[in-house]
Amino acid sequence: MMEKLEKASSSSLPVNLSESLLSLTNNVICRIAMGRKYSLEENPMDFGNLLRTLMELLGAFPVGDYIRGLAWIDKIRGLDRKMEEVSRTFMEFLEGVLQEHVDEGEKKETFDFVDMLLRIQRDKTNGFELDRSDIRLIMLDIFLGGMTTTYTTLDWAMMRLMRHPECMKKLQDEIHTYSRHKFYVSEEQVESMKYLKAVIKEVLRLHPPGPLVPRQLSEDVKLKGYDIAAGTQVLINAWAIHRETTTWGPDAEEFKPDRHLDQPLDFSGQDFKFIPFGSGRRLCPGIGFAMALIEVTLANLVNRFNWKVEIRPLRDDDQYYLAEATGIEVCRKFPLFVFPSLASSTL
Ligand code: HEM
Repeated sequence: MMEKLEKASSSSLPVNLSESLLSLTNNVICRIAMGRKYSLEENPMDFGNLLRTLMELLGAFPVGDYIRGLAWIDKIRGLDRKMEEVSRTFMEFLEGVLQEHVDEGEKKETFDFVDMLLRIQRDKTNGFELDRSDIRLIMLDIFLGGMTTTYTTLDWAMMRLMRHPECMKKLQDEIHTYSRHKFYVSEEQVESMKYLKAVIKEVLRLHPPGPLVPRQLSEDVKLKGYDIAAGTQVLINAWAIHRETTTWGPDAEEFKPDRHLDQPLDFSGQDFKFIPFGSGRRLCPGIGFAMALIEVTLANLVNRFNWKVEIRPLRDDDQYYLAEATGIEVCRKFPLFVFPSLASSTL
């Protein structure tokens, strides 16, 4: 990605940064979970689009799930058919990856997440049995849980920083202070970067990629005068909680990373005013991995380049840049087209 951006910096053409970020997270997740890249270019199916469609479908309101008699509405909307099509395409892809791992067997030099699942299946040492469809579903979980969330956070972060040049400058200054190597910022170096972490927290506050955290009540609850029966499905609205003025102040809607500098809020879901990774037993298991990837990627993008967004004179700027797509994850609606130029400190 960095090479592609460096090339672009010497031309006057804009780059689709959203596409590059999706490709990066796709490659990293594939390498970790499946042992190698299954790049967007190499894959015959349009992976980015397929993921987007799946996220939209998962976020759609299935009337029939709530009012059985109206399930025909979902059929007319084509919801069931579209869901079947997308799931089939995904499952065929994952089955192909699984078969590749089985065929390679002992010849394989690397050991990845799929190999680990196959070993559990073969050795039956964990006290439970995994069949092939369980493995496919776990792979899908990692894909859906890890890829678009991480990509979405990076995409919003770059957009917010470009729309707030004062924050971009402050972040660049911090990175230049800590990075010893001109061209590359390492995982070790980002550890000391407090402002970088504050920027990411602020992005996750305003744009939690999973804005609705679902739960099913295990017992009857009385909440603010309402009786809610055990078994009811409830959605915890992290998006609204993160913008609540009574807890975040009158400027809750504004992008102000500095608000996190003095607040020791972490991601473990213990403080219910900030829950981008959920909370409790189902807390996201990918926090450490996601944060490492986001911090290093963002630090390197901001260290190496100065950024300008493409000017769109005929549109209301904020409407364009802040527009959210519909779906179970809140990603940006329109791709981010940018002009990178090499930062003078890295020349
Ligand atoms: C910025 C990045 C990410 C965000 C904001 C995020 C957010 C979330 C949220 C809100 C949940 C639901 C938690 C709950 O119900 O309490 C979740 C679950 C999950 N996440 Fe993440 N996630 C991110 C990255 C990742 C990554 C990188 C992976 C794996 C590589 C991952 C894997 C999962 C899995 C497997 C679950 C389901 C856990 C369960 O149901 O027990 N996530 N994530």
